[in-house]
Amino acid sequence: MKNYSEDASKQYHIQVGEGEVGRYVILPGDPKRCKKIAQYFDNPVLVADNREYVTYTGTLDGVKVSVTSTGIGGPSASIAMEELYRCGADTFVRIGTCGGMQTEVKSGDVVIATGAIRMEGTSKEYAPIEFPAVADLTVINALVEGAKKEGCEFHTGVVQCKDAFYGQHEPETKPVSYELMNKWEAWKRLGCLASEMESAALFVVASYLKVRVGSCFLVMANQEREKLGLENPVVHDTDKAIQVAVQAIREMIHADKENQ
Ligand SMILES: O=P(O)(O)O[C@H]1O[C@H](CO)[C@@H](O)[C@H]1O
Ligand SMILES: O=c1cc[nH]c(=O)[nH]1
Repeated sequence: MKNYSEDASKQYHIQVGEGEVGRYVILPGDPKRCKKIAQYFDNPVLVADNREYVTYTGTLDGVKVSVTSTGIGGPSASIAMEELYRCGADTFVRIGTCGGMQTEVKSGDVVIATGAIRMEGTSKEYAPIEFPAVADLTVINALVEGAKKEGCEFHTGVVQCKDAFYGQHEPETKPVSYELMNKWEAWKRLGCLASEMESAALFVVASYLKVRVGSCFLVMANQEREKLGLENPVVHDTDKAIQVAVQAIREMIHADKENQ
């Protein structure tokens, strides 16, 4: 494929070259979360900082690992995954924020996605809509193990992905409110745990690339609890979810060594 990068040894958007990332990569949405995550690595080095893509590489238990931000939404997340794959990555853990949908999914809890509803555009350019967006079982299990070790309140299940943040939060103001509100009600009745924006695209792109991916999220708040007048503080501290993601990477490093 043609490389649009001025420096042909680097991927166009992430500005990372082959071998500059580990096979294990943590994927936050927010570029500012990268430094925080890199602090859990040994000897972290800033590899690149281009557009929404910030990359650090270091080691965990002696194995090369990286963190690259994806920015918001499926389009930029799919670019990050494709380009990181070309640099040598094959195992991805997204760590993000989400909004709870079931009343038991409370602010401060962690959600681990087993699958994602494809109410976004990017995944449709990779696979017909009948194809499910599912996380890799090894990554899911590592995240569950990580959440148990970190002692956090966590939930596993389906999350919903969309492209419009304000379509989730103010659906009644949108010209297509009839569709947004009716679908949201269906997702709720189907037990969907939370809403975020990148997992569906990442899960489908990972199926296409034949790489492993999973996601975990901090629940920032829950609009359904708000509607019912239940306690619903807004929390911003992503540390616990980051620790779950880092621990999951460690679990996979050890399991992969044993399985070699
Ligand atoms: O906190 P991050 O990882 O960005 O994830 C969530 O936050 C953003 C919306 O505020 C979207 O990217 C959504 O998926
Ligand atoms: O409610 C929320 C919180 C974070 N990210 C989302 O997409 N929705």
